[in-house]
Amino acid sequence: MPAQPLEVTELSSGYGPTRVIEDMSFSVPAGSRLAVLGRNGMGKTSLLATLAGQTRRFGGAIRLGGRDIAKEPSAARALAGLGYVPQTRDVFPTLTVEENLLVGLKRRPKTAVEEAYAMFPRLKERRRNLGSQLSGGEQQMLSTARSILGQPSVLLLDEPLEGLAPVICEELMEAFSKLAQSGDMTIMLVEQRIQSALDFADHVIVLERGRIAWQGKPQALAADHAAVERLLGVGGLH
Ligand SMILES: Nc1ncnc2c1ncn2[C@@H]1O[C@H](COP(=O)(O)OP(=O)(O)OP(=O)(O)O)[C@@H](O)[C@H]1O
Repeated sequence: MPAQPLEVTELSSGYGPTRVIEDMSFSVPAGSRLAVLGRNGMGKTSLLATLAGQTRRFGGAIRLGGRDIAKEPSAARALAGLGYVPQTRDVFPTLTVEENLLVGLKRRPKTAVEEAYAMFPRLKERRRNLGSQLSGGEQQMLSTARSILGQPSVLLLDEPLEGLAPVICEELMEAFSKLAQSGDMTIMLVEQRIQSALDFADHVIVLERGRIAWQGKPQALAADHAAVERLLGVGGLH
């Protein structure tokens, strides 16, 4: 499936009676890279979870390739081309690396697993290890690779760099950049490592209490010291 655009219109969602995402509208053109930034608790994870169909939606549309999937359950959204790699790294601990990858293949032939190994050679070395035996970085690679094997047209990545050593972060960001450059995927990245996210993205939204407080090009955000300090709580970016 080629990359598809994602268009979000007046989206509101939350948990039980509580609204967490408020009236959000933005669009991500096919093949582009959107970074979602914001301080802790501002709604970044909830936004991705809402797109994936895992929160309570109060209103609004989510168009994937022009089709509104907002009322569809998670599984139908995945079939429509939405890939979601949650912050929790949903690796099956009692399955081997290879078995975890096979789960992601959907109806593709088993040989497609090699694509995951080409992207993350470390997974090939560990292919007979159990999910529970992997390091944090390897689990992140596995979780990401499994999603990618399903050939999503839009990929949602929630804090993939969390807790990882700088060298692994670089490896992962390089893999994401390659995916984005292939033109096969539209990517939405939630990340606390602001500089990595800005280096990767071609557009940025910054959330504040469930709303979009700033949006624009990464270079413009880096130059807007007041916004960076107010919305991200850091003194400055290089
Ligand atoms: N399952 C849940 N049930 C109820 N409230 C929740 C749930 N998950 C998150 N929230 C609330 O929603 C708000 C947004 O949280 P969310 O995790 O989306 O923020 P975030 O920007 O991803 O934060 P972080 O950077 O800390 O991961 C917070 O007030 C949080 O307490």
